[in-house]
Amino acid sequence: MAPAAVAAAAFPFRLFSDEAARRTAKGGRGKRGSARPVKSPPLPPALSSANVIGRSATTFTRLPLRDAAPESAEVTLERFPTAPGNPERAAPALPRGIVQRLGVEEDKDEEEVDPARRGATAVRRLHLRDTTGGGERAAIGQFDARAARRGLNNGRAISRQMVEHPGDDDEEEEEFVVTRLDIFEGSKGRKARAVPPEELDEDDGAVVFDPDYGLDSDDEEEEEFVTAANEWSPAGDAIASAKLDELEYDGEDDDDAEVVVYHPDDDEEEEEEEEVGVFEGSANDGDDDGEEAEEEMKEKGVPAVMRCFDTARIYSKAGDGGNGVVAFRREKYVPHGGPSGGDGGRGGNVYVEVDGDMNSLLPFRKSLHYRAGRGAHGQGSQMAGAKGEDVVVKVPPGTVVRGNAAFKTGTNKVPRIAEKGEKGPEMWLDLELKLVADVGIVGAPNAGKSTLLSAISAAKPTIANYPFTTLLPNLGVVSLDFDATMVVADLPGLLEGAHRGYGLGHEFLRHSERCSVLVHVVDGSGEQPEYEYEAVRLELELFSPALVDKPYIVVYNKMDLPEASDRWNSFREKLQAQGFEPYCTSALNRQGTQDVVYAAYKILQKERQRVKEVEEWNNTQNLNHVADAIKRERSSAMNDFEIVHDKGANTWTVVGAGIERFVQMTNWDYTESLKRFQHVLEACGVNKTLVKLGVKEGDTVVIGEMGMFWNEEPKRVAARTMISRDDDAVRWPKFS
Ligand SMILES: Nc1nc2c(ncn2[C@@H]2O[C@H](COP(=O)(O)OP(=O)(O)OP(=O)(O)O)[C@@H](O)[C@H]2O)c(=O)[nH]1
Ligand SMILES: [Mg+2]
Repeated sequence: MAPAAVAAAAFPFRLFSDEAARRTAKGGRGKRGSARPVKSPPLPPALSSANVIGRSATTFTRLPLRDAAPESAEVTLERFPTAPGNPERAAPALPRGIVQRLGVEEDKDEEEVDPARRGATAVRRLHLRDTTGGGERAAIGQFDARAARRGLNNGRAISRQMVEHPGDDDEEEEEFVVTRLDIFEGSKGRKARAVPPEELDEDDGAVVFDPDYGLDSDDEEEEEFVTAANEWSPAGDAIASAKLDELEYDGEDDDDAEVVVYHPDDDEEEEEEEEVGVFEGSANDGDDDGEEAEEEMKEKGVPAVMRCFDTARIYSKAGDGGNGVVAFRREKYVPHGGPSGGDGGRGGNVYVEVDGDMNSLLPFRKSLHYRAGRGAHGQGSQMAGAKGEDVVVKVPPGTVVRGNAAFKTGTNKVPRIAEKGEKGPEMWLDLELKLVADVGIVGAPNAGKSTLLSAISAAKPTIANYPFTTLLPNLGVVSLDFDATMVVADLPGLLEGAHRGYGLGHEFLRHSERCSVLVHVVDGSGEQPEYEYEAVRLELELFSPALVDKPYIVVYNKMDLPEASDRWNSFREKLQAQGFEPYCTSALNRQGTQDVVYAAYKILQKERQRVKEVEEWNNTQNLNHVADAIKRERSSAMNDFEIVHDKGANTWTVVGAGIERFVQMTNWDYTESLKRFQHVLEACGVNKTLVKLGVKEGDTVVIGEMGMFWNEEPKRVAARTMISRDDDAVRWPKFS
């Protein structure tokens, strides 16, 4: 998703420094030429949100809005007052309704605002909402801004924001985005910066994901980000939203640090409204799942719960390794103490584990970030750091895992100094559930499929006297003998038109494609059992010819009911005429069910061999390819690299997993490291290649996150000057 998509999606507001707004108000030029004067006609008593986001508004109480002319729909987020008597501390999160709108009276100048409020520090706990571009679901995040006090924070983050995108469920693009926004006190005023995932550590509990946001620029001057803030009324309506676009505080005085939200473009109103509708739906999420499901069903014909039961995408990151440490023994009576540094602890692993109790990937709709713990740093006295905590991702049987990682790591076989811990590989894993069933029970809704499964196995599917009781396939293990078992899946009911997506069952037909045997249950008490039987067969055929070709058993069920037993003979004759011998059962009373089990098993044995070849997915089930990919990356040679030349910037970028990993793992705090690094550059041919390509004195050479100046010295060709590409990076020393 491109940043523009987000912007267009819903958030036509911009956050502004108060200074900028004030300048605009005075006729000067603000940071944004489009900012409107803050001093404007008074607000209507209750600012209709139509002015803002096209919703009926009642409650702009928590985030007071001010000075917004209805036609311009310009609003201001007022800061919350500080705690009385302590102007330096932000007030605790204010309950709704406490803060009042400022500037309601006509002509009341901003400057005349109650001074008690002017010591305001910031907005705290502003709930954020955002969507992925056009996504169906919105996200909840939190905006926790605190007073920024120059000097005190010393360049540290002073504010933090997380935006989470629980994403579009079914398709395209990244599904989840979590953005952390830090606001820094810099030499030229405050800057906001969204932190890319690499810079988060395990404690952050949030993952930044969305490379397209363009957030990872190192240039603070130009830092741009698109993030959305939304406030909610107690009723759950979104009442204000904001796009934070180049949030920049340039006020000299902290008291001026204020956020102004305005509506830059009325044309966007329509689009916005749509999005707000989305928000509303999401607000109900949780307490009104049914409604949501219905909404989604209208759209796609199938509840979301079914559309995503068998696919999921999760983010996983192995823990970073702990740093090693160099130490030397210094003891009174030990004249030459040896090295005594300890190794850093291994980062935790992320495991995928099969959990037989699960039968869908639905849990991954909610939780999808799995990050293993970081290894502890080594210590002196040979004390190794503790291992990072492992994380286990539980998946149902039959889940195929595919990783789409771009590993950022390479290899390191170089003698140890004190290395930095290796970064744990991170990746998005695509999970797909492929039901591992030998036998699939198919049939019309309410025929008794689940009842049959419960009769022949220990499974306890929900059984009820209405169609579509079963929404997700249930699996049961049927044991005939200690070494004779089969897995039986009870699939959701099939309706006429299922192959075209009517009803629910078609979602599962592709799963029945993997079964070796089908058991077709017919409701004997139905009006026309033969018709029902034919209709289901037709659906199977229309969906996939491979399905009708599967061996199957017909089970005429509910024989305990007179209307069923009355018609049994005619049904049986009709099928016999087609060369078929149906079974009859009362699944409810467990009569006739064992015969069905044996018949199915007999066919299964014959089919098993053939099925092995047919089910190509069986082979892809090997999860090792994920591990293999990591291994391959890790063993990539250091001398396997490419060099890219950016003429305009006089920059040479060395790209290679091995050498980049080396850079990442080197602890530049040690002077030894630099020497070693130069040896490596020499040894693996980077220097030679650069010279061959025509590198010149003063050119920049970039490897991984490291930048250097090329420095021709007659005697030591490899001499380098380290520079830092990123002021915030800790690992680059400044050598001169
Ligand atoms: N009398 C009688 N009722 C049965 C029998 N088998 C199932 N039923 C009843 O039929 C109704 C539907 O049974 P289920 O097993 O839920 O049917 P299903 O085919 O799984 O239905 P869906 O999941 O909705 O497709 C329930 O009320 C069962 O008690 C039977 O052999 N005799
Ligand atoms: Mg059922």
